[in-house]
Amino acid sequence: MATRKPVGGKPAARKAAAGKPAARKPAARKPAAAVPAAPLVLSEVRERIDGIDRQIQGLIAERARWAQQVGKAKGPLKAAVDYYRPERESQVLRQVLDRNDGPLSDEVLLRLFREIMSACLAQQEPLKVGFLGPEGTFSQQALHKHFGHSAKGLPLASIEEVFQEVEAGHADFGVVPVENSGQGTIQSTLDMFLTSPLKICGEVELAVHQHLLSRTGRLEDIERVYSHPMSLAQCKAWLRQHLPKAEKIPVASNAEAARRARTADDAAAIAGESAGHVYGLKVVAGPIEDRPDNTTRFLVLGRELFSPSGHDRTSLLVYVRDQPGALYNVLSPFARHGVSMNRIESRPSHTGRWQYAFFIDVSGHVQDAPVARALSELGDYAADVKVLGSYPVALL
Ligand SMILES: O=C(O)C(=O)C[C@]1(C(=O)O)C=C[C@@H](O)C=C1
Repeated sequence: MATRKPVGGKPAARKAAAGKPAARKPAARKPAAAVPAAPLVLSEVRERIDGIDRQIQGLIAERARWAQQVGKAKGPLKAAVDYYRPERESQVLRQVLDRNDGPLSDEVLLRLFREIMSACLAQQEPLKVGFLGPEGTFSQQALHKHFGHSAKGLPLASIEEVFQEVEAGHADFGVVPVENSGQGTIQSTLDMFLTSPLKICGEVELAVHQHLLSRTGRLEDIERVYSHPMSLAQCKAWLRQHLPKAEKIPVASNAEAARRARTADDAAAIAGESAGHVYGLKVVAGPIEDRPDNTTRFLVLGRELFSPSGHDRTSLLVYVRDQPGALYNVLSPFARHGVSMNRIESRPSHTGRWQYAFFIDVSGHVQDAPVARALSELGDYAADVKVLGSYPVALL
């Protein structure tokens, strides 16, 4: 059983939540005045662009030097991971979005500033981030969305291995899928938290667009379709309509599917377009997911809790006592302290037969007073409470 309520995802809601008007700022505030109304000759326009590029480059270099100063101000730290501050990154990016008056979209600006911060941080040493490999998976796309391309991605064979490598300190962080908007929770990911000491220190939401990829690029050649079971399920209606007779073969990841599709003309993979580039496959059709708003949520795993960003979510693992009203007692402290619950999911707790643990997501950080008060009351009712993490709510 799982229910989920998104918080602060939409730009309008985000701005309203930050106490700012949801509407865009008036046109008079736009830097449009700098662009002349009458068309200029091409060479003049390019001259302007060259001048702006010089300024941008100078400012990026200056920012990088200040980021080095921030690094020094943090004192002599051992590794790149010690310089990383997800809460600060989230604040920087929220300011970028709040300032955006166009013409570039929020997504584009977010990507550009994410890359600038990623490069600034990598001046110390690039972060090492484990992900469900091989190259070309949606997990790798989520990694790039969250950490930028200056982080060093470590492709790993399974979700378990991502946990292991972060626990062992071979990776600074890990990125694992946890739920899909249409297919629900990836229970094997949640179950890892029953025994893992790792903390959740971020979340990423990724729009997932599936493509049918093959060596020849021709639909009529295809007799077998490889993909991760989740991706096969996301494209069920499309496959029923276009490839009703083809064999559907579940494999460990979409990129693994692409790797197999490379070996025969009658095989195809369902995967992201980037997997097609990595494995040299042609796009037969796409996007082919049944729901156009298909989105996967990923968790960022680390070894420590970070400070509040001001727009956070807390994930808890709560073991209830086997007694009447137990779940009611566990949930009521959140209601009493005005903490909204975004998600609740029960899983066998592995502590005894018919014993359940509840994965609960609430708005706010454990250091925020209402969450801290609710947690201290919760301790009186629950058999055990584990804080899995308090982390910035995903941006876009
Ligand atoms: O503000 C900091 O703490 C920095 O280290 C600077 C900076 C940035 O480039 O803005 C870089 C890396 C951190 O993860 C957060 C922010």
